[in-house]
Amino acid sequence: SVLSSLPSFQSFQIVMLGLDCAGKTTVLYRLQFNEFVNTVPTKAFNTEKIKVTLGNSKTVTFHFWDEKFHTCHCGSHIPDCTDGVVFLVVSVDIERTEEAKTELHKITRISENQGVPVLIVANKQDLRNSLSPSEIEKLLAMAPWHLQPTCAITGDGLKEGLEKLHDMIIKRLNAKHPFKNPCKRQDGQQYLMSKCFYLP
Ligand SMILES: Nc1nc2c(ncn2[C@@H]2O[C@H](COP(=O)(O)OP(=O)(O)OP(=O)(O)O)[C@@H](O)[C@H]2O)c(=O)[nH]1
Ligand SMILES: [Mg+2]
Repeated sequence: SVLSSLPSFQSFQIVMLGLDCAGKTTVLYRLQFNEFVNTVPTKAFNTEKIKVTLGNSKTVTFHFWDEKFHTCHCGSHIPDCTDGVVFLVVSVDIERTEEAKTELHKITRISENQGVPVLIVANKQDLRNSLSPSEIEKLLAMAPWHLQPTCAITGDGLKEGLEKLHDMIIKRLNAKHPFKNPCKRQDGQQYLMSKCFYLP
């Protein structure tokens, strides 16, 4: 159909956050190259536009921003044109879970204010002593948000997580009138056009 030829218009700005060593850059390059890429700690940020085919064979472009984690960043603000946030935690890092929880709660408070959906990713599920998703959910006390278990090395769980985030983004955009809330992003024209065609 005409509509099914349009998904290439759909592009979403995704900010990836999480403590250092959570696996943000590994996720980014796993998605981009469909293979494991060995990373070094990020100095400033990485950004990539990546086409992802979701479960219903719809191809969606995610423009990821993988930023060096700054505590101050989380206390302030998520860029206005952010469509979704991916927050990574390490599934084994009990000592750092408290720190991750504090940052995650700051982020979700801000994102709730801005109405931006958050996907929580429990990464490194391949490690022998990793906690189960429900144990991590309990530790993080993040009831309303979806928690996705993943392994960025193999890519397990990443597509499922993005599918869930995509659903949340579409729900939010469809709740808004596209022309009442124009977005001031650089590709604003395309964004407004794409908003007319968001499918449930
Ligand atoms: N076992 C295992 N290791 C992982 C996984 N994901 C990432 N790693 C490893 O964790 C280390 C840190 O990964 P990065 O992707 O660089 O982490 P980051 O969140 O980008 O870290 P910063 O750039 O410092 O903020 C690397 O050695 C990765 O290979 C995973 O799912 N399982
Ligand atoms: Mg990194």
